[in-house]
Amino acid sequence: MFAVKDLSFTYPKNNEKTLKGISFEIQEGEIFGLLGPSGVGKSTTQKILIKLLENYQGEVTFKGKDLQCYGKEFYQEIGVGFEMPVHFSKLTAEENLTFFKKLYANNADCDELLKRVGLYADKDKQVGEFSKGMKARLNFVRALLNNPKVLILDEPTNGLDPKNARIIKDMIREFRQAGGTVILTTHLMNDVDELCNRVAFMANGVIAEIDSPKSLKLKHGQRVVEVEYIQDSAPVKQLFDLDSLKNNEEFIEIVKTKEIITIHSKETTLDDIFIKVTGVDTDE
Ligand SMILES: Nc1ncnc2c1ncn2[C@@H]1O[C@H](COP(=O)(O)OP(=O)(O)OP(=O)(O)O)[C@@H](O)[C@H]1O
Repeated sequence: MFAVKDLSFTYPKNNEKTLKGISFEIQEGEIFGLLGPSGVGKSTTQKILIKLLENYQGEVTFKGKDLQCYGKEFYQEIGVGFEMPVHFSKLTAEENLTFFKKLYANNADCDELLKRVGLYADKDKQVGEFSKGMKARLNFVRALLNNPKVLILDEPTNGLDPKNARIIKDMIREFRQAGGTVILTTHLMNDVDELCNRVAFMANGVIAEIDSPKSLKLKHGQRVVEVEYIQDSAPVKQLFDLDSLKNNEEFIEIVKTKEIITIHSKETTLDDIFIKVTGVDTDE
């Protein structure tokens, strides 16, 4: 869908490049996570992909054609949900959606979407009276207004309680199942684990790692099993190599004869990988 090659970008007032030659491809029908520490250039990359920032170096193509060749028709296929929702606060939710709908040739069923995200009963309320989470849900509905083929989402579950976050994540998954492509930026590695087919970790203006979450976990994880058991009335922990487990006499003997407290394969998490490849903690 998108192919990005050697993309570099410097903001006019900055001396240093924000993007220092990044390359990646986003396949049709995948949920692609663009991850990395705050300020690394994720939103900048998204803004280039949606033609909000020009004057970049390198090549960006959409469906095989240079992005710069596209005019306004490009936006008919793209749904964008920025992190900071921009709505008309004096207008109601429905009036906001009606306004934005007029920009597009193709329209989704707004009532259905409002019902799905739990905002139908509030559709006649002024958006200025909405909570942060309600604005985030309305923002997501807005991204789907034109029945897009590509969704570009920046922190779509930010400010949402677990129930509403679940609804949005289900809708993102359903969008993909219906053939849509999603480019997702988030700091929530659990969301990434649940949703993304592939992820790119950005660090210092370049892409440090790009692969499926599963492959990254295998690559960065320890292939070991930790067994915790009772030995002489006290708990003991022991590590065993996962790949040779079935022939490991000592492991088999422990499982057969000891009281086992826990057994865990010591897979790494995306949080661990984030810290390892970007050098920054996800909480920072
Ligand atoms: N309009 C701008 N003018 C100058 N510098 C900018 C501008 N917008 C962003 N930057 C700088 O570019 C860098 C990358 O910003 P960007 O918003 O792309 O980061 P990000 O990875 O999306 O961060 P976050 O996770 O906090 O949203 C930062 O150093 C930021 O200060």
